[in-house]
Amino acid sequence: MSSLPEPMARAEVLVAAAVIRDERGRMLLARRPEGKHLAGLWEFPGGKCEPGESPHQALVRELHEELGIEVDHSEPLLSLTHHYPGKTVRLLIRTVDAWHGEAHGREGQAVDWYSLTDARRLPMPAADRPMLQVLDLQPCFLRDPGFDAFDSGEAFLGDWQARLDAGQRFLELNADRVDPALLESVAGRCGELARRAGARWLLNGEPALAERLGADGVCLSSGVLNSLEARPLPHDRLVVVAVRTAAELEQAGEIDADLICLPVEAGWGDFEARVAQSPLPVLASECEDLETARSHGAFGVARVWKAEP
Ligand SMILES: Nc1nc2c([nH]c(=O)n2[C@@H]2O[C@H](COP(=O)(O)OP(=O)(O)OP(=O)(O)O)[C@@H](O)[C@H]2O)c(=O)[nH]1
Ligand SMILES: [Mg+2]
Repeated sequence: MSSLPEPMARAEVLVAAAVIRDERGRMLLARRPEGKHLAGLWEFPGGKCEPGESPHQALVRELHEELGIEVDHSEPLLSLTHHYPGKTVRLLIRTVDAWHGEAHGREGQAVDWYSLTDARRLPMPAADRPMLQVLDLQPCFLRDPGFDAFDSGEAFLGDWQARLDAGQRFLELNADRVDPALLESVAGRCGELARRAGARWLLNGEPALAERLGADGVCLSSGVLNSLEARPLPHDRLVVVAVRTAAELEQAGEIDADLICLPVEAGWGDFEARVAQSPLPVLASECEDLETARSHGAFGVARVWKAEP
């Protein structure tokens, strides 16, 4: 059952913005003109949805007005809600994967193409930072059912490799109920296999242990989350938090986490309303349907993998 309150009655600006990539994977960013909110910062092009406009329609209009390009197709990528002093912005980020025309700053603003690495060094609106953390992640996070689902460490490693062979690039290793010595040896080899495949793996456990085992980040339960006052790992690692309540969503934002796992407990309508309160991109837990999850505001999906017999 949902323990989230109704969305806050505060005025919220609905903004559609675009991730547009060139053939090298660089993203088109624009510098906000003088005199506007957050002037001088680099942003994803877009703007406010007008009454009655869908996010796609708003993007078509905004990118024509701001960049002189015609959008032929866009689809949802992620959404998040950021509270600026005196202003709440709900960002609906869409991937624009078909467009024509020559992009240029029609309002006199600078526009340029940036790799994700370079974009992370640019001054950008605070709302955009969590987004930059996740844009290079595979949007399907595979969570570990726990060692007790496997006969041995070797059986677990065999399954881990099979997932990598199948193209999985974002995985979790669960430290729960695992003998520390076994965990140490298995985690070392999991990390090695993941590195070779170019995959990222997180430890579900204590942040300090994740760091010591060389994980690419940590996945926190709400119990660990509640004991934290600040982000437990530097920004070159990932901090994913599994939450259920509105208070936990807020706490995840306060410790400056990167990504939320949120269950689809009471249908997609309820899920979407919860995502609308999230300051961070969200993964729909226990879900395999990426397209549906994205159409309800999620960035991706997370599910527990089933041990091969
Ligand atoms: N387009 C865009 N807006 C963003 C981003 N991040 C972010 O916080 N915002 C905020 O979302 C709001 C978007 O409004 P906007 O100024 O682009 O709206 P607009 O194009 O319709 O301009 P206008 O109101 O002058 O007509 C601003 O408050 C802006 O600061 C982003 O990456 N792209
Ligand atoms: Mg704009």
